[in-house]
Amino acid sequence: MEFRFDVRPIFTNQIVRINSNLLPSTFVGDRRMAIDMANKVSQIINEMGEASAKAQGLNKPVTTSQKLRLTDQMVYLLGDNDHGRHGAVVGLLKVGQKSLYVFDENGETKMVDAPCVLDFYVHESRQRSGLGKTLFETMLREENYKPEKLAIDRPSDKLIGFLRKHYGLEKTIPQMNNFVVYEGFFGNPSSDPNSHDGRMHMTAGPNTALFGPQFINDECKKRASKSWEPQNSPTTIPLVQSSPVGRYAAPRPMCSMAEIIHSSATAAAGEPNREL
Ligand SMILES: CC(=O)SCCNC(=O)CCNC(=O)[C@H](O)C(C)(C)COP(=O)(O)OP(=O)(O)OC[C@H]1O[C@@H](n2cnc3c(N)ncnc32)[C@H](O)[C@@H]1OP(=O)(O)O
Repeated sequence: MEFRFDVRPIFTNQIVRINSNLLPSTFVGDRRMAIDMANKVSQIINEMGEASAKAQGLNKPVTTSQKLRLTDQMVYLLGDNDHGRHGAVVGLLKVGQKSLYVFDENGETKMVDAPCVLDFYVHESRQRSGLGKTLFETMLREENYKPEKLAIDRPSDKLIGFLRKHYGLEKTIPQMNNFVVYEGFFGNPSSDPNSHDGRMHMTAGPNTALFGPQFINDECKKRASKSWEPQNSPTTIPLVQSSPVGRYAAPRPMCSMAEIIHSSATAAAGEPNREL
């Protein structure tokens, strides 16, 4: 894509990384130069964002300079300084961290802070010539991301093919949202005993509605701290059980009316131990 102005000063490297200040991370210059450069980068991002949306059949762009200003996301731009008199911009890739609720391989809900691929576009005249791979590889290196750890926001068929071809990503873990995650997304759980691993106890019951989901590890820790309680005691019923049929099979909280009607001793047999 060509612009009225010369894009070559922006592309001191073939690929430049832009953050919310709309300046390439390699930028050196005074205030006036910074304002001029940010204006040009802003136009590039807006036009490339428009082109990307059009290529994906979206009503409005996912990437605009205005949105980038308000986030800590990163845009990678790929330039071609040998094109014409002013050079050209041929690719855009936007990534960033997002907090997502995702299902793991067992259908358990997890809250994760995941690196996400949010927008990706190579100009039509340059697709399928390896430029997308060059752009993606640079992003992985700069951000220190692993392909299988990325969540992909509504990938197009072309991007699905791209990820399969270059990174062998094929098997997805079904999700309820627009994000696609691949096998390998959930690596080894954290070895830090104080950190929760993101697994949530979510049910349709009132406890979740009132207090929100709870981290499973937090419950496990609470139980572990009751050292006087034998771990294999028949009355020790785990608050959270991993169930073969997923989160809907999680134990429901005891109804207080049921507690009044029935003695608490008998109720405990089939319900979670809420004393914990
Ligand atoms: C989260 C999101 O951003 S989803 C939206 C992704 N973006 C789009 O769909 C916009 C239109 N597509 C594009 O801009 C580009 O095709 C990209 C960014 C997906 C890939 O960039 P490219 O420069 O074409 O990638 P690169 O040349 O490195 O790799 C080519 C591979 O990508 C896939 N691919 C690229 N173009 C196509 C296409 N037209 N049809 C099918 N697969 C394609 C194929 O796997 C291809 O390998 P192949 O040619 O051996 O079949």
